[in-house]
Amino acid sequence: MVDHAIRMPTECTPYFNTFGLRICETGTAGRSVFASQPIESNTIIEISPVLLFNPEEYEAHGRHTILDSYTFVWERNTSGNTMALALGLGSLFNHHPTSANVSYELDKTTRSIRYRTVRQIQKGEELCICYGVGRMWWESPEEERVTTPVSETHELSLFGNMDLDAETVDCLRAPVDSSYHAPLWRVTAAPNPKTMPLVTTLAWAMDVPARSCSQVAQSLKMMMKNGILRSGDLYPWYSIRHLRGFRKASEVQKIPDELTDPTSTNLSVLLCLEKAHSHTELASILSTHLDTALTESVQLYRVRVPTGPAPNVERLSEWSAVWPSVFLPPGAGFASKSGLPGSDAARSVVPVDREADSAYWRDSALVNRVRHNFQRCLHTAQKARASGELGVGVYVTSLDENNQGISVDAHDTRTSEAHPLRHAVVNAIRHVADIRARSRSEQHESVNGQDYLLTGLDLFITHEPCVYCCMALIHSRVHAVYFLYPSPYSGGFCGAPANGHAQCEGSEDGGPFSIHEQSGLNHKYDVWRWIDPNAFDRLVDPHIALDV
Ligand SMILES: C[S@@+](CC[C@H](N)C(=O)[O-])C[C@H]1O[C@@H](n2cnc3c(N)ncnc32)[C@H](O)[C@@H]1O
Repeated sequence: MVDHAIRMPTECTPYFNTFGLRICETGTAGRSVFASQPIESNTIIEISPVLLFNPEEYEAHGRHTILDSYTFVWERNTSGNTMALALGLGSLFNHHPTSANVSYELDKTTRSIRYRTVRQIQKGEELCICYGVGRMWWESPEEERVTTPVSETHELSLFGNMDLDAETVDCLRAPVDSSYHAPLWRVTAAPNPKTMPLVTTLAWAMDVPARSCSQVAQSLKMMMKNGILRSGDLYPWYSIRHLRGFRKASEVQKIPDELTDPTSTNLSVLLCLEKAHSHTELASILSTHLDTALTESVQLYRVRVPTGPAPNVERLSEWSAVWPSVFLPPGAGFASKSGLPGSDAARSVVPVDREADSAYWRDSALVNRVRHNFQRCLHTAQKARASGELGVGVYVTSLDENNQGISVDAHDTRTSEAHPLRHAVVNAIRHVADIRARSRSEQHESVNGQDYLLTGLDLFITHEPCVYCCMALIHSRVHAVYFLYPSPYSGGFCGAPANGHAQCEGSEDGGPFSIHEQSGLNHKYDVWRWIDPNAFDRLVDPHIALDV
């Protein structure tokens, strides 16, 4: 996998391009395109003319050559597909499955393909497009992601390798609606149902005659209920509740030889995940607790199954191709009974809906209010910096019309107060608390939890807050947080480096902390990042270490 390397490699092929794009060796993924200077978001950086191959010509020749790694479907026809090869830089963009920073549009009238940045690009960054979802042809099958449109089409030898057809490719995380780019991006670790990779694991199964399947199901259910068979409710570790119990044995591929027995009339019954019991353990459990008269023989084998539920109904068939699955909306029967937090794939968070988010930010009045509030934070930060403080500014209000009389500016005062905890966010919370405490004592109101510090209020800040401040915001019950600059090594939303990279760079999703949406804490809030901070005057240093 290619990460967005920020340092441009030294071994580069000369290439002349208005935006200073370079073709350089990556070391692991062949050559790729790199930016030798910063590039604005939404910039067309390359228009590549394409060379077209008719279906017969491609079938007979092209697909048997190296071209097959460079061509993509240009037009689908019932008789076969017209394939295209991008000239110019087009064929040198590498693939990034989750956070491509370049999108593309096919222009059939001019027989060309346009490449456009989907976010601000830094000097030295690798520019990647997304070839499609799922395992790519150069990735080994051992990698856990399995059969998806791209690998399927490749394996079935129907199309060439890169399937850039706009209808099938949808794995860019940034908004790709070419007519509208929402300026705000929800920072979340919630899976994107459209692009979430299908992850699989191994499970134990055995064949039973179709006539005894209901009795076998009853017996297995009892074993699970009595804790003899580790399965069912132990979510997410051993749960197979998102999977159907039976499949026609003739459709089952037994691991490791992946053989099927197309003549079998039996059913294959799913027993438990492979990690739940060893072969010996499971064989002993079944021979003790299962009426062996129900089965011809207890012969266990492994099958591949999806590790978690399908993210939406549309993708259920993809999941069911691996093992018949059910679709359960988040929270429907998937909560952990033990109360222990689930793994990422298993978290019962509502999957992010990027289209709905984008539609929300089409309201220009709302965007202008956000812009105005950021401007205010920047001026506060600038003033703070001029007086010798850290240049971090905060503004607390409410984005909807009712700001409850709260309009509070605050900045960092760690320097002047010689106090390590006087962060801008904490100072803002203190100011709001003072105002609310005063108004309560004037009105003799009681506090019942409905009016708790920042309840119903939004906090705007120049820099992504640190972990300490993100926690303070949970405690204060803030409604939403908006920030301009990510804090790659100290932020509490997405700034903690994962695999050596700050997750928030380039408006990617929440990183390992994602403090605002941790299950188990008593409050969650929305976090929005303004995608292109260059839309504002740079009044402060965007790179400040904010941690304590
Ligand atoms: C369209 S070409 C891209 C340019 C290519 N890297 C080169 O040096 O000519 C597609 C090929 O690049 C490689 N490639 C692209 N993205 C990759 C990735 N994320 N990881 C590894 N290899 C990748 C694969 O070998 C693939 O067949």
